[in-house]
Amino acid sequence: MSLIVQKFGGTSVADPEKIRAAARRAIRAQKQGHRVVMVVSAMGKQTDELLRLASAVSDKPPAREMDMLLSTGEQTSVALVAMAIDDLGAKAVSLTGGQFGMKTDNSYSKARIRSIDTGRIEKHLDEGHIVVAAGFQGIDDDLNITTLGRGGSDTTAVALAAVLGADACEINTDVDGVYTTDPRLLPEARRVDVISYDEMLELASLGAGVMHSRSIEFAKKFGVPIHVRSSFSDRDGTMIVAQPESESSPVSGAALTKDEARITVLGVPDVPGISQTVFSAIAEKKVAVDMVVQNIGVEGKADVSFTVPGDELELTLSALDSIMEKIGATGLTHDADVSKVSVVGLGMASQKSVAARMFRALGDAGVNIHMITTSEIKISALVPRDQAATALRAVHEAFELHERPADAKTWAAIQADSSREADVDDVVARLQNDALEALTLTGISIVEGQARVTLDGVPDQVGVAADMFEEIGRAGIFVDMIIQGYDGVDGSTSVSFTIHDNDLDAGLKVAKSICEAHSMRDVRGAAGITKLSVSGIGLRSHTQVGTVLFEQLADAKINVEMIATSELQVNVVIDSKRGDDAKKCLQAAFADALG
Ligand SMILES: Nc1ncnc2c1ncn2[C@@H]1O[C@H](COP(=O)(O)OP(=O)(O)O)[C@@H](O)[C@H]1O
Ligand SMILES: N[C@@H](CC(=O)OP(=O)(O)O)C(=O)O
Repeated sequence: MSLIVQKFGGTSVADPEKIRAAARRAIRAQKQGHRVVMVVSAMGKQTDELLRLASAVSDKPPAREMDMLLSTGEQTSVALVAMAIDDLGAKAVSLTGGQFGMKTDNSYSKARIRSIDTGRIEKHLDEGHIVVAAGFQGIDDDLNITTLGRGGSDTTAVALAAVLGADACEINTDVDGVYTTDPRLLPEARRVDVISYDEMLELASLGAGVMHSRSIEFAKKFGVPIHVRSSFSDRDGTMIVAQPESESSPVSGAALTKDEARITVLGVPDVPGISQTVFSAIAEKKVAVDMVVQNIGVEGKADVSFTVPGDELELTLSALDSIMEKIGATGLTHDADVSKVSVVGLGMASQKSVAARMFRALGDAGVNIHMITTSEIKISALVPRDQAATALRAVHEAFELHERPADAKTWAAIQADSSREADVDDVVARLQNDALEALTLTGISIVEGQARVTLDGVPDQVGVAADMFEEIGRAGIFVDMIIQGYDGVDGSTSVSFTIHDNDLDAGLKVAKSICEAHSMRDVRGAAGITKLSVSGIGLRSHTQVGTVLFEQLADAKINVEMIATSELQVNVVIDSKRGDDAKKCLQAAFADALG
């Protein structure tokens, strides 16, 4: 008999009528012959309400008590859903995380799942019950209640689907699928039939609130297909699976993180380990750093720019205050009115000039780009916050995201094409692991034969990035990593990009002509650099990957020239002479996670 996990988010159980509708949907699935496990979130905005209550009582609520409090939201909703099912004439049992065997570590408010004991759920299913499981919560070894972090019910649902070997994991929500961008922000967004795990993982971590990024890490690791659909209609929604919808589209989605803040630490001594001190100080405050750009040093000094969530700017500045003198930095600037617009697509890894197309769209819309970071399947640009909506619309239009790609496939077509021979033994082995959410690395690799070109004194003006990368594209040069950050002189920026070693002369020639045309300060190039990549699943949420990587390289006195991070890879550019040393020391440091 098939088993289905149905998750209902807060918006889908916001009032008694919606609770009864969710109950009816589960009963219908049971009547169709499925064993049904529901995963339910707190009603409506209940979690926010509980957070407000806590802050009204205490300025610094203890983390343990906070989780005790927040978990009550889900305890209320599972009981109400089970009552509604009972009232509609079917059998149901509600279970808290602790009751259904959700074991986590003890990091309150962001606990990671260790194991799930399925015995009790299976017993209730065997008795003909619909099991109504509380999302977002678990217990640690000492039976303390923990929560998984905001939006964590998606992770509960996908984890349960994995350990129960469910045939389907439905995410029932207030939108009828995954769109090319948040349809609340852009009505012309298109609902996609299929999206790949990797694309959804990036989009979720870049602001697409429809799914919690950790749930996608889980789905990818255990091969759980997810069906995102509307709680209020029977129409099929979007399948999140291994394959993308289209093989040819460079970009499949766009996302906006509205409230970002940019910080630049100026005049940092360009020696191994200094950025590490900066980021450790911030990590101690539990602030997640994004869009890290370290300019290529001039006269032994570099500028380090990065973004943090807007509401964590003050905390970050206070963390930096304490280390400025120690690291010998000369100053600090920040901008609290910026937003990050990003495009994501598996196809961009193999196509030329995708970045130039994005920059041109922003330039034509009159949007100035302050910072740029790229990785294999995403490009992010930091823009003024008052232009965020214009920026999102411009990139959405430039990549024709409102139109279905000609080669777009439905889930049925993808299934028919692939043999779907899942490696069952492999999945079972991974599920027996006692740390379901543990870090999973898939490899550490180096790409040699790379070169870097850096332009200094790039004016912080509309259209400059587009002009630059279009010209480089016209010269037939394939650009891999691109970073742009502040260079500390007159508010101008510095842009670095990596290309193939063979293209260095041509790249420098184009860069010089761009430099002259735009009155930039300088062009520099370096041959003999290596890209070192650590690949895995969910590397941004496992923040220790970045920390360990930088610590190891600093200890080995290897200087990091460029950094690019994504959910799938942490990439650094280093001197080729140290490539093998770097690979070896990281292989040793990550031996456990590499399995
Ligand atoms: N790319 C996207 N596709 C669909 N919805 C998105 C996307 N990005 C953001 N969203 C937003 O996510 C919302 C659903 O998430 P959420 O409100 O957390 O639902 P739930 O309460 O069911 O967990 C949608 O209403 C939509 O505005
Ligand atoms: N109630 C929790 C967990 C959750 O996942 O909620 P939702 O499914 O409504 O996003 C929260 O608000 O964070």
